[in-house]
Amino acid sequence: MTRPILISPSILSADFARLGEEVRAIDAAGCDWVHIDVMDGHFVPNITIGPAVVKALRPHTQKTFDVHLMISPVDLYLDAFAQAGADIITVHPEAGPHIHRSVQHIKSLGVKAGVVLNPGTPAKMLDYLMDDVDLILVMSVNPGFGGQSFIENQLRKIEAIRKMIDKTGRDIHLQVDGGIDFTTAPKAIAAGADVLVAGTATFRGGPDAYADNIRKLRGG
Ligand SMILES: O=C(CO)[C@@H](O)[C@H](O)COP(=O)(O)O
Ligand SMILES: [Co+2]
Repeated sequence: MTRPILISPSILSADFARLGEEVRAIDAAGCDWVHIDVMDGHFVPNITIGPAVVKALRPHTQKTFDVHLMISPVDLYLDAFAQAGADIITVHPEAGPHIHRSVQHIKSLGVKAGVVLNPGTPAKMLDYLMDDVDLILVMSVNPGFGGQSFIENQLRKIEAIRKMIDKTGRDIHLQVDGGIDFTTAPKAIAAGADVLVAGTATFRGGPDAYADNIRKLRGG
């Protein structure tokens, strides 16, 4: 079955001094979503941005804001990210404490809910969330930094989750994040992913290269 492939550039690899411009540039270059990595220096060993930056970026594009929260605790901040303009909020069960509650909370805010699994977390973790999630994200690197190498054995997890999704008959996106480039993107797509997050591979070469990079990641 062929499904449209969506590209969600991670702005972690953008020029942070010119973030608004960078978001407009990837929009013009044909990205589908904008992936925003939120890190707290506690759940992951890096600190990035908060809801104020998401709010400041919101007027720069109408594309879907795909917000990946790598923070613990997470529930305290869900309202703020929804109000800042997130369209999809994705949370880690590993960040605890209550993943089912977090998913319900996100949905109650009128925002799409995603669940993301670290490389060491089995697909089985999703069993009792399949009825509620709008997106499942497979981390193909350990979270915290851009520019890491793709962990090949996550392809098996993508294949397994693709089967789980198809079994539900629900319209659930299967996203992959970490080390996605022109070599690994086709593998992730073949395994069943339909949304590719790419930071390094989108922003490499500067604004003149963005459109080409996005087209190639999509397989065009
Ligand atoms: O969530 C994360 C890292 O924790 C990612 O979104 C990365 O920022 C992707 O970067 P590349 O591997 O594409 O450079
Ligand atoms: Co991410």
